[in-house]
Amino acid sequence: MQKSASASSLGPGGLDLSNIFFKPIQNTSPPSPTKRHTKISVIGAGNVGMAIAQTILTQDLADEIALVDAQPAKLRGEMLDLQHAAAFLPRTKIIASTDYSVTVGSDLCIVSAGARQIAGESRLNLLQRNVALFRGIIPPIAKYSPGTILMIVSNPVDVLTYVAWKLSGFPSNRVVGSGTNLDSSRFRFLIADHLDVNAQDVQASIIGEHGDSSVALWSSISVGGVPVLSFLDKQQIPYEKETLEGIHKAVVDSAYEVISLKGYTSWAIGYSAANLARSILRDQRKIHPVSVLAKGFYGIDDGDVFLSLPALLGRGGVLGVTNVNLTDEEEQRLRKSAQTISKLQSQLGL
Ligand SMILES: NC(=O)C1=CN([C@@H]2O[C@H](COP(=O)(O)OP(=O)(O)OC[C@H]3O[C@@H](n4cnc5c(N)ncnc54)[C@H](O)[C@@H]3O)[C@@H](O)[C@H]2O)C=CC1
Ligand SMILES: CC(=O)C(=O)O
Repeated sequence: MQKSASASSLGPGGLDLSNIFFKPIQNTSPPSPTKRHTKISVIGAGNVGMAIAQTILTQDLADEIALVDAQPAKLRGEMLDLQHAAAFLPRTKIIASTDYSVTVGSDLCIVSAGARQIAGESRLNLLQRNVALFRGIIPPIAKYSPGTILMIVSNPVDVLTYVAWKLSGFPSNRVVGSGTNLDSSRFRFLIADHLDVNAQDVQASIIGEHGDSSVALWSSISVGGVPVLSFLDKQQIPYEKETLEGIHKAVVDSAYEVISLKGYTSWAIGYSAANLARSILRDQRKIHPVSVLAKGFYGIDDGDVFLSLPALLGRGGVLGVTNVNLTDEEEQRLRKSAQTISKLQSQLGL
């Protein structure tokens, strides 16, 4: 199924046309060693994996995209469908196989394979099924791309990021979960909608579990650089804590609502994962709420728990965790979220 480089230059009937259409220039120097070839692999060509792949393609983030899935026919169909958009996209080699050798030499491997929730089901309910799949997914990725950065998207994303870290043997800076980067976008959208401003001007984060115990950082929200809660206090504008709780609840309920309406979520996570891929591969050193090894930060001491904290991302993966001022209540909620995840992790025996 993999489209090899030579096959791509063969015309109809297997005729090699490359030297007929183009007379090669003699004595060319080899490409500059500073120009890197960027390869991203996406494991799981379902709703989420394909939304991620297509966003990466349209944003010109990779020279090569490798897709892996357990269903060969669906996988080939998805590969061909994307390849057929070549005339409208930046030039990117798209290959696909059920065999992990197709991922060899990846800079970034994004894992979105596995079971997804049905309406009303929690993310944590997927754990046993997806841990079993990860045992067959993570070791071959690590074998073929020992220097890659692993980005986990499959749910429950925090615990599966821990599982991927354990199964890969990679240092923790090279294993990251998409975490609450998506929840934070939903949060920013709802606040922006409330204030009728652009969501990109709303600085707001959700941290902790990507799921029901997530923590909204109200104390550090700003809009266009103006800290919102202290602005309201200074102006003596009253606000109800319930209103704030209501917005956070709407974020938590977002995925359940979309799943009950269309069966799955895909577009927002596609953009979220591509946004993280850009920060990592282009060494943007941007801060994202993503799932990282949280031990030692914000008083979290629940073993090797992974959950979302504001992390600095660059070409080396997770470069650091930002020290945001949390209120006592926010810190308490974060620790509770850590305990929820830690309890699940400890049952895995990894
Ligand atoms: N972290 C986040 O923010 C989000 C996570 N998700 C999660 O992403 C995952 C995928 O969701 P969808 O794409 O909607 O599901 P889907 O059912 O459309 O796709 C899953 C794909 O995984 C493939 N697969 C299953 N086992 C495999 C294996 N061993 N090796 C390779 N491929 C395998 C299936 O063939 C299928 O194509 C779910 O766990 C879902 O909960 C979904 C949305 C957001
Ligand atoms: C499904 C999921 O995790 C989400 O859309 O947030």
